[in-house]
Amino acid sequence: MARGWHIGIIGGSGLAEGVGLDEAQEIPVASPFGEPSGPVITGTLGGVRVTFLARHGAGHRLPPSAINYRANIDVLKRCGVSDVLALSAIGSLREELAPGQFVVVDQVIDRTAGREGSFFGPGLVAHVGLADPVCPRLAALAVEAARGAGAVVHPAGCYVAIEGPQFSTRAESRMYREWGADVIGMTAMPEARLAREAELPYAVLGMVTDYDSWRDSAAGVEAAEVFAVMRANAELARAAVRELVARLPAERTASPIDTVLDHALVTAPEARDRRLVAWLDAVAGRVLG
Ligand SMILES: CSC[C@H]1O[C@H](OP(=O)(O)O)[C@H](O)[C@@H]1O
Ligand SMILES: Nc1ncnc2[nH]cnc12
Repeated sequence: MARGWHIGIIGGSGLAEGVGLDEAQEIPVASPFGEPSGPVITGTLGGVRVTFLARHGAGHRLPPSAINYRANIDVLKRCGVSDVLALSAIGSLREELAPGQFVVVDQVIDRTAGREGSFFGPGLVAHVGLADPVCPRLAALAVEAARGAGAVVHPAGCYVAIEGPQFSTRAESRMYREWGADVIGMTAMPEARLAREAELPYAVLGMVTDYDSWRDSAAGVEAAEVFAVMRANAELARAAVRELVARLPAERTASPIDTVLDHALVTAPEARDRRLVAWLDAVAGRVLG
C-alpha cells in the first residue's frame, strides 16, 4: 500500500469515461471559483486512492476556452489529491513523434489568451516559480508507467498551448516548430500554472493523435482524426495509469512543489482581501492558516 499518495487524474479528449476505479463514487464538489467541469469520481486503483475529473465534462461539453481550470484544480485540492497527472491528446510538431506514441511533457509555451491563469489577484498577490512547470518525479513515473503498459514513450517534449478551438494555421504550426515546441494542445495552460499555485505536483502524459499542420504534403488535422486515435489508445492510457499507481514508492516523500507558497505570498497580512483569503482555503490554507 502506497502511503501518502492520492493521485488526481484529469482526463482529456477521448477519456471522459474515466480510468476504471474500484469502489468508485461520483461526488459533486463545490468550488468558490465556480463550476468545475463536472463531479469527480473517487475510488482506488491497486489500493491507491485516485480521483478522476473529465476535463471537458461528460460528453465533451466544454471547449478548451470555457473550461474552468481554477475550479478543476481547486476541487482536486479539496479532495486531498497529492499529485495530478493530466492525460491529453496532442498534435506532433516532429516527424519522430508519431501518432499512437506517448510524450511526457517537460516544458510548456503558453499561447492561450483570456483564461483565468491564477488563483491570486488584487488583495492577495503571489508569485510562484514556474521555470520547470512539470514535476520531474511524477513525469519520470509516467514515463516508466506508460512504457510498462507497452506504449512507445518519448520522455520529454515542449508543449505549446494554443487558445483554439480552431487548430493552427500552417504558418503558426511551422513557427511553433522554430520556437522549439515539440507537441501542441489547448489545455496544459493554465492547468500547469494553477496546479503549481495549489502546490500540486503536475505532469502531462500526452498521446500523439496527429501531425498538426506543418507538413507540406499532408492535409491539416481534423477533430475526427484526433478522436479516432484516442479511441484506439484510450485503453493504453488507462493501462498506463494502472502501471503508475502500481509503481509508486511505498511512501510519498515530500516534493519541493508541496511548499512553493512558503515564499510566494507578497501581500502584507493586514492588506489582504478577506474574501479572497476565504476562497483560498483549499489552495493556500496551508500557509494562510
Ligand atoms: C479534440 S481535438 C482538440 C482538443 O483535444 C485536446 O484536448 P485535451 O488536452 O483535453 O486532451 C486539445 O487540447 C483540445 O482541447
Ligand atoms: N494538432 C492539435 N492542435 C491542438 N490540440 C490538439 N490536440 C490534439 N491534436 C491537436
